[in-house]
Amino acid sequence: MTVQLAALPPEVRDAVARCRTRVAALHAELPRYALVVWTAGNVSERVPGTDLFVIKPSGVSYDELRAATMVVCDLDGAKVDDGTGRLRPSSDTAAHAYVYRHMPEVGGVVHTHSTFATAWAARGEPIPCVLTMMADEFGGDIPVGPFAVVGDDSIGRGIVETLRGSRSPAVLMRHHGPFTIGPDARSAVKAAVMCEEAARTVHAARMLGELTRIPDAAVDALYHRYQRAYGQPAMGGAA
Ligand SMILES: O=C(CO)[C@@H](O)[C@H](O)COP(=O)(O)O
Repeated sequence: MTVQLAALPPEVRDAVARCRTRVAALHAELPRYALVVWTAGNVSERVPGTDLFVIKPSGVSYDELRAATMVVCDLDGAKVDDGTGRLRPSSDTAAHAYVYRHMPEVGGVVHTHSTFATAWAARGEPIPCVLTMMADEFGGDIPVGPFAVVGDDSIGRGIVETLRGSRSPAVLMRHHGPFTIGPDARSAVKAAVMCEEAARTVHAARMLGELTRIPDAAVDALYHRYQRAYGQPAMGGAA
């Protein structure tokens, strides 16, 4: 039976509303950072404390996205009765749902076809960790996942099988493009931005000549520093 959003407890409805607002706003970052053309990208976020997530409606232009049009799905990827009428969720809903079911630590998923990361995906080649910003954000190379056709669990399975053993929050799905994950949607969007920047810069470097990876020990040191000390302490955290 289809879940009725209006029948859920008020605290759940409030959590869904806040998530819808965040996800709608984050979609503006995709064209802002030139990660998409037309509508070729999507963002989702798990609704904390529930078995629901919020995702972009398929094919809707980014400047038309509103919190009220964000589609609410269960963890099987089925749309709930969420008040969006006939709006269908993203083409990649099954992939996002699979990640949420199999990686409980993941709170946000993003998919784009950003040019340079997608070019590396077309070649099926991992982006080598030759930059300190890659060590910071990805903890090593950006891996390649298997070729899989949209529409069932195969893309999601490829994302999980590739990222489960990796520190990277980004995977280049072969012949398709990047998918990124994070503890929330904003972190996954950041990973998508940084993935495209790494893809572009490493491509330019490789045109200039041979590349050498940063030694593993230095990658570990850079990664742990960045993940623990970059930016400002969390609210209420130690200064
Ligand atoms: O890559 C694909 C389809 O293969 C999708 O990512 C679309 O490019 C965006 O689809 P919607 O999220 O608008 O359904």
